[in-house]
Amino acid sequence: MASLVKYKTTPIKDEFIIGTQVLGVGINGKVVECERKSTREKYALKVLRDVPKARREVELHFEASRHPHIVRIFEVYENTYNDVNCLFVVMECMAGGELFTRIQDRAHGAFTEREASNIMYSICSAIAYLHHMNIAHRDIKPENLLYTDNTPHGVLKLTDFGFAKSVSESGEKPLETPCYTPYYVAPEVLSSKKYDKSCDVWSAGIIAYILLCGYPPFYSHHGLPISPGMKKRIRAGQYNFSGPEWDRVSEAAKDLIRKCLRTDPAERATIDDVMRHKWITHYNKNPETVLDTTKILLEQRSQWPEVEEEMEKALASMR
Ligand SMILES: c1cc2nc(N[C@H]3CCCNC3)c3c(n2n1)NCC3
Repeated sequence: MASLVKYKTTPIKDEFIIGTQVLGVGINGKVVECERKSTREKYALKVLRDVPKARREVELHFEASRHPHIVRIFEVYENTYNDVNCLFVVMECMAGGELFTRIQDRAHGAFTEREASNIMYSICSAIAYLHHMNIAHRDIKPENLLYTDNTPHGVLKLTDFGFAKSVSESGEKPLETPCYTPYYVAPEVLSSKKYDKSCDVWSAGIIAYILLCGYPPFYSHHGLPISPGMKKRIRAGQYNFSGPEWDRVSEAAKDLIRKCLRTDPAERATIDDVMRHKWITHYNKNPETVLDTTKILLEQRSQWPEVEEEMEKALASMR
């Protein structure tokens, strides 16, 4: 497919001052701060080795970056750096930090169910936009959900397309494009419909669960890395809504989470089902019940690296 990206081959240093402070490290490269010389404006710069996987990340992210809840890509430079061909991706600088850091840092801690559904509406709108473009993100997790700035007007956006995939590339069920008589086709080809998109809906379910209670639906009891029991629990979909923090949460919220976390991808909600769900469509009518999320996020702050690691492993097992 022809590339929509216009790769600049002039030296990026002609137009930008590249900062030394590393803002974050992604799967395909690191993110540093940079400043446009002509305007003094700050941007985030992702440096990638110029390999096919990096090109795919940039092309899919660039195609998607018009959406209001997906991080904007402004320019991409193709420069040689220390004799290595690199891509320099200039993005809007998400200075507001990660989703759950912002929630746990709330001063008075009054985070409500309605705010949680508002956040989910933004995330699910971005996923719907991607899925309608036949792009599966496949790495939707807390550290890839960032705010533009620290003000109340900060906008939440999805970033990091390092695992994104064009679904048509993964071979959706071939019969949708009948080019041969079906009775010759082998049964496993019929059921070869890939479920790349469905792992994005699973991620949305996990994010919603954590927003409503402050901890993930799966966790290893002794704070050890992903235990075999935990792996079994994820596969068996063994989570629950027990505990006093869930008593105040609406049935609609729990219903949506159940539909997103179905273990069998064939039974899991599609993003269109999610966008039609009343907890999402009527996000501004959901109860303004104050949740325990802020308090529990703070209490469990030390276990957060394990949560991220467990989510990463669960996603890796679905890709
Ligand atoms: C745009 C993209 C981006 N990525 C960032 N960090 C990445 C690092 C890898 C995991 N996902 C987030 C950061 C940013 N930005 N801004 N600003 C502060 C940290």
